[in-house]
Amino acid sequence: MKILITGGAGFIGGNFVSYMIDKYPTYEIYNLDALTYAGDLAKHEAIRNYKNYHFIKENIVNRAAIYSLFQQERFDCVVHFAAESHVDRSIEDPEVFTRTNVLGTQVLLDAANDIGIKKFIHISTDEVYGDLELDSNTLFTETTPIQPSSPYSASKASSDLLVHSYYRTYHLPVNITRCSNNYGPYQHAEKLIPLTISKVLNKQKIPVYGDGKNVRDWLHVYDHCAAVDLVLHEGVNGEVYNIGGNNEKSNIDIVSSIIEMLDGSLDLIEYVTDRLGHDRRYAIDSSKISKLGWKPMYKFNTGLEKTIDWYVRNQNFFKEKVNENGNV
Ligand SMILES: Cc1cn([C@H]2C[C@H](O)[C@@H](COP(=O)(O)OP(=O)(O)O[C@H]3O[C@H](C)C(=O)[C@H](O)[C@H]3O)O2)c(=O)[nH]c1=O
Repeated sequence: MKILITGGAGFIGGNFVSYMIDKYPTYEIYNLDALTYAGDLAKHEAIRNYKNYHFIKENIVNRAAIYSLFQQERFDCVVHFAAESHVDRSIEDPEVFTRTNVLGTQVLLDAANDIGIKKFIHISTDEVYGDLELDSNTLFTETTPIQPSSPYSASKASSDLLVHSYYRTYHLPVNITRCSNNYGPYQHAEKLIPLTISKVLNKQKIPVYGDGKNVRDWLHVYDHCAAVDLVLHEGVNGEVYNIGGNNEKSNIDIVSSIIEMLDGSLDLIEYVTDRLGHDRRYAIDSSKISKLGWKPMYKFNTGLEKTIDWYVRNQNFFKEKVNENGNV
């Protein structure tokens, strides 16, 4: 089996590359990544010389290069993680989000369609559904209407629609997965959990947007990898699968827990101006993928403790990503 993993130098894609190399020594794994600010190959130092691991530095928007790669390698499957992923950046500079997330996805779909593949998995996000009321019991299901709030989530929703259209029009064997907020090793310091850990370790103020009561559903990245693996092997073509941790937490609770676990001071918390268009609550119903046999293995407290421990032991990871003032 020859699998192309796009965005394999990023956080989730990178963990997925390691997971696949570990679990399937007979598969040929191709990691394609543009190595933007969010990409980092240090995480694959241990597998760099494996015979079944191949790295290609390329941008998915480069149609000629992507076509020639597909012609040459004739992949069986594509697992597409490559994306601009940070909501705050999309508010500052939306264009690259449309270019990478929408046009880049289209290039991959065209190239995959051109050679004919067994599976194309598009890794998407629960943010395409918009947000929920804080005090409701409602969850996002796969049939919840798409109603993205940010330029980032709009670009992901657009690419989801494109992927679905290639299934309907060309019968490309696709799946779309929509995950909730991931946490775990190798996440970029711009995201809430590593950002908070880095700030506490350096005794710097932690910016909490708005009233801090926004809720996210936290999913350990290893649980996410297992879910994508399952969809790769068992997913029914054309279907969308939600993947959530069943772990709703407010931002202020997350920040306070991290401070407590690191013996820091609550005085580090600084409420700052809210994110524009800030989604209030995400909560996801994962019962469809549960029926395929998946459930999250990580209990949040244990997962968070292990994650903090990893960042404490790997503070070098922050070095190139955070300046001396603690800013990304
Ligand atoms: C960086 C930062 C964030 N926040 C708040 C904003 C959010 O309510 C929450 C998490 O923010 P973060 O930017 O880490 O993640 P989301 O905006 O929820 O989006 C993430 O999870 C989804 C599923 C994806 O699809 C995105 O790609 C991924 O970035 O903490 C703060 O209060 N302060 C901060 O400094």
